[in-house]
Amino acid sequence: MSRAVPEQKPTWRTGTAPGIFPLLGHGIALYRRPLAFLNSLPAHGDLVEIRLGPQRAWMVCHPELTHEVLMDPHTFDKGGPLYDRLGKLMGDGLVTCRRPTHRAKRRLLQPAFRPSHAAAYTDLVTEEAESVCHGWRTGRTVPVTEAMMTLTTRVISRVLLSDSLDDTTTAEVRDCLTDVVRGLFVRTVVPIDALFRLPTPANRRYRHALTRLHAIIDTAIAERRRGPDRDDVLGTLLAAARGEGGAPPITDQEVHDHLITLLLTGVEAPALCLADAFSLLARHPEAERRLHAELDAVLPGGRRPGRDDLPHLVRTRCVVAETLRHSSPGWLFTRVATRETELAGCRLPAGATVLYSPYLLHHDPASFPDPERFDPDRWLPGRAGAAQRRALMPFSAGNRKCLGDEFAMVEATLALATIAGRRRLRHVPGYVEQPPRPAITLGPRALVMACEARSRASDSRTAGDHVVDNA
Ligand code: HEM
Repeated sequence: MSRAVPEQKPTWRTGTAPGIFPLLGHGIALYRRPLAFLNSLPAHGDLVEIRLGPQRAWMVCHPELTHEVLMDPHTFDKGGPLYDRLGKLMGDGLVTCRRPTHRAKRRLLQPAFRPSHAAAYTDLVTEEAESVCHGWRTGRTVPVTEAMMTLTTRVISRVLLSDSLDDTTTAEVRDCLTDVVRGLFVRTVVPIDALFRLPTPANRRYRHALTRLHAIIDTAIAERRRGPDRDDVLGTLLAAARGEGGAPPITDQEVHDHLITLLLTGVEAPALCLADAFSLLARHPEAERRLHAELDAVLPGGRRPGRDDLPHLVRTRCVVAETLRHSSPGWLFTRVATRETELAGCRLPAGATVLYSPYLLHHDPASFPDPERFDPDRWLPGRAGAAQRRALMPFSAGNRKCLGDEFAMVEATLALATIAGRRRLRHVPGYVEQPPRPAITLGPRALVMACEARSRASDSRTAGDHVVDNA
């Protein structure tokens, strides 16, 4: 039986996760087998106490309770040592800022990523998607994750900075982002600064990558100030720095922090989502065949998708939605109680860490029957119930919901349609799915696949494969 939206306040179950190690708490389980650990928690309650090192923390394991936390930013804000550390690396941008300054920052950036605006990026995304798969040859292997990182880096840098970065600098940004995102996770979960001052190759790589990213952004800002205005996110930020638009001017540091935050958030998650989609499709031939049938019907002859095609790429969007459910790149997030409060009947002290995990919510059989099964049809129009739609939270919810949610959906749908319309990717012989290595995001970090010619689905199409309904 799947879960329904409760009509009245439910009686919450609370508990404590077993297996607390002295000093390390559940840190080892979370690091060594993060997904199995998360999947084990709902059995212990809707709100489950865990230990992060010696500290108590509470994991919300029910979608409605998660909404309760996310819809109350006065009580559950970003904050605590984790965000203090992230703030040192990313500045005071949209991800790390606290509630009092959040609204103004969000209002400034929102227009560029508004759902009605997302389709305006169609040509940009399809051009870049075509360009990354252009050189793929049948029978050769393709570094899929790297190619998707190239694609999403080029897309976000054009959205933020138009054509300010040349190809070499864009590739450098991609490589720096990979090193920084990898290093960010350990720096936020292991609070021992001395470790990261050691001259190890990993520390040197991280420091170099962060320094280069900051320098590339500073150069782009300085060059724009010397040249003409452009209608992009940097243009919006510089207008805000000049005090245009009525709000108090933002500082140069804020311009910089916004750009680095958007680069750090806008590249890896959509790239991992796309890499995961190709990996999952290769393991689920029926889902792949139906996707191809839609692409051949909507985009005959491998035509490049345009803005008007988006409403007809129903199954393609379902593949993206199901990939985000099955293999959500954003897997674990925290909030801090700003005051003593009650959650699920438990008293939480001021400063308490509350965690939520899209991965956990998406793999709870109470919300999604047979959760390990990759089944894009779950998201066909009219199929999913209200409770399932509420439990699907790859982009979070509430005022800190992903700024780029619709942009990322459009980007991934168009990129998938463009690439899968031209090429078919298969796992190489001997491929074994690797257990995920925890980082800020989860996903296949070094996926390599084999490229095959794409047979037209019209050869084997069965009635009903192409969904006309675009509700
Ligand atoms: C598949 C792709 C993506 C996924 C799964 C994803 C997921 C998320 C999640 C779960 C959050 C909330 C984090 C929290 O609760 O602490 C978030 C926030 C955010 N995301 Fe994304 N994201 C994606 C793509 C993007 C893109 C393309 C951008 C670039 C515009 C972006 C920019 C942001 C920003 C700026 C925030 C902070 C929003 C705020 O606090 O107001 N994301 N994202």
